[in-house]
Amino acid sequence: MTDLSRFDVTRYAAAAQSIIDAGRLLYGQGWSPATSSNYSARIDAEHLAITVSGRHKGRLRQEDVMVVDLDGNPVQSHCRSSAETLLHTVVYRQLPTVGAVLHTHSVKATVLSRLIPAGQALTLQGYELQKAFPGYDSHDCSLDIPVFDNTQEIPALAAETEAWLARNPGQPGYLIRGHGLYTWGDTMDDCLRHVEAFEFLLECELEMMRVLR
Ligand SMILES: CSC[C@@H](O)[C@@H](O)C(=O)COP(=O)(O)O
Ligand SMILES: [Zn+2]
Repeated sequence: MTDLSRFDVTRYAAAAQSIIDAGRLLYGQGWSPATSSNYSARIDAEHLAITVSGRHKGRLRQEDVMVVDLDGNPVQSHCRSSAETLLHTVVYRQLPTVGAVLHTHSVKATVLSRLIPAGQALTLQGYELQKAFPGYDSHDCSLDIPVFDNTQEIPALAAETEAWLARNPGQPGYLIRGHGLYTWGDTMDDCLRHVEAFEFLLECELEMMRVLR
């Protein structure tokens, strides 16, 4: 357990509250069922608040949100942070303006990610709502959302996503096959908007597949 660094307790409390509120909203939408999903919010340049592993995301309390450093080491906590902590820390390390990362397990993200052939991305194009993502200012923009194969080897997946992010720093998120969505934003509100936009766009894609089948 790292206890070398100090963080501002007031900033931790604000970050934890934003995570608690996000969990209530995302669970309420059915996008974080059972104990799935994990959420984080930046405290400062070296620390983030992140959900403790295995907690119910619709009923989070402050003790369900702990602090880790940007290598994923716990800071002043004996709890185990999310099993997927490294998938969060790579985003904060690669993108210094990011203030929040959300991982959800919706039915649409789970099903659609299984329908995309291996090695292919989900290409979003022609949707007005793509403009919910920063840098995408027209429905004509093409947004390639990668689908990484699911694995229980999180360090390997973290390395894969880190390499992809280094090549694609403007991308708003990615899917993990049969698993769910990761997305991020400069603030928790931005990040929640991205989850909502993804859910809408994934539903459109599934509907298009149904109609065109
Ligand atoms: C309840 S199964 C889902 C987990 O395996 C995992 O994918 C997940 O999203 C939550 O893991 P957690 O360790 O609670 O952050
Ligand atoms: Zn998960």
